[in-house]
Amino acid sequence: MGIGWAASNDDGKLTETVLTFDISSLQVTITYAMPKARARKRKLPIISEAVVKSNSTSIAAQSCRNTIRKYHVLMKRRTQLEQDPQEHKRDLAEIDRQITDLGGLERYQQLSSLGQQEERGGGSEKIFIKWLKELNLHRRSETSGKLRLLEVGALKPDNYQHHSSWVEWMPIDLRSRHPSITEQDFLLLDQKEHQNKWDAISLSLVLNFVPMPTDRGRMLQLAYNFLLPDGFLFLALPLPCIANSRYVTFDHLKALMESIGFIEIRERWRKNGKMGYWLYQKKSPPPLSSRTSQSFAKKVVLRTGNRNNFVIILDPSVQTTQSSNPP
Ligand SMILES: C[S@@+](CC[C@H](N)C(=O)[O-])C[C@H]1O[C@@H](n2cnc3c(N)ncnc32)[C@H](O)[C@@H]1O
Repeated sequence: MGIGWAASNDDGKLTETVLTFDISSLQVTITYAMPKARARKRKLPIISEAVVKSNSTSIAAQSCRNTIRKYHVLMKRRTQLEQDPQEHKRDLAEIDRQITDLGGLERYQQLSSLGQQEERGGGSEKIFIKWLKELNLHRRSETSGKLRLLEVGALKPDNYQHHSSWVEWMPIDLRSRHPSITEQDFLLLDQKEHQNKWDAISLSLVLNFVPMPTDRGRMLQLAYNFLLPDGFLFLALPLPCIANSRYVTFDHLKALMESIGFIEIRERWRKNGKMGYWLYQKKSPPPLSSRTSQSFAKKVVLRTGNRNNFVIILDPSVQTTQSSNPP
């Protein structure tokens, strides 16, 4: 499975596609027929069964990526049209029809869960857990209790089951695939109830799913408010979102997160890789004056050329705070 990710312009038209896939997982075997000593026939490759199998795997993987990509584009367009639903009634109905034809969120989740298994040798929670262990969080004192983790965008209910002796997690998703997964939009969580509640929050392949750049920013700002002081935010994104965006670079992401109050403590990606992973810790937000001077509330072109349009825009109306009183 690969990661399909699409960028579109402000009208929702597809401008470019980032498709990363792992051909190393396809075992391509080409068997040549050994020519008989006397026969002077041309050597013709005999395509083995493995090749046929790998070709069909590759076609299936390509189709998965295309569906995920189309879904992202349609969702972005839908969110734009929803700004004025009366005006765009017919377009919205058409977009909804196309989303249904694709199989809706259910199909998207099925394809994503295949990705979780195959793409990364398991879910990204392995990396998150490894980092938490490096920070000795599995050896918390008895008085601190288990680490309280909010898993956003959970395709499976049991991602943290192996670590249940020290992790107590709540999986949520826009669409629940299991009774133990709470069907809940993270952006609509009760702010008072969740203020300073969680030791850790996971946003693995969720931020890139969110169609509107300001909602992506709000997601990070709310995650900050929902964490306890010194709490941890795990972020996983398709690498091109950061490595090849017109509006985001690695330094920009770091500075944007710092402007919220997050300090980057771990980072993992490799050149030409598919995924990027980051671990942040909640610290005091910088003074308001420095936050406004370094504005992340608008789109700024940072690189030109053949890039994608992934962008995160902070919402100035969301106040980030470390205190237990809601802003
Ligand atoms: C690509 S899947 C990622 C699943 C998994 N976390 C992983 O790393 O493979 C994205 C999931 O995030 C969910 N999601 C997106 N926005 C969300 C939101 N605002 N609140 C809760 N779940 C959300 C989607 O419904 C989808 O199931």
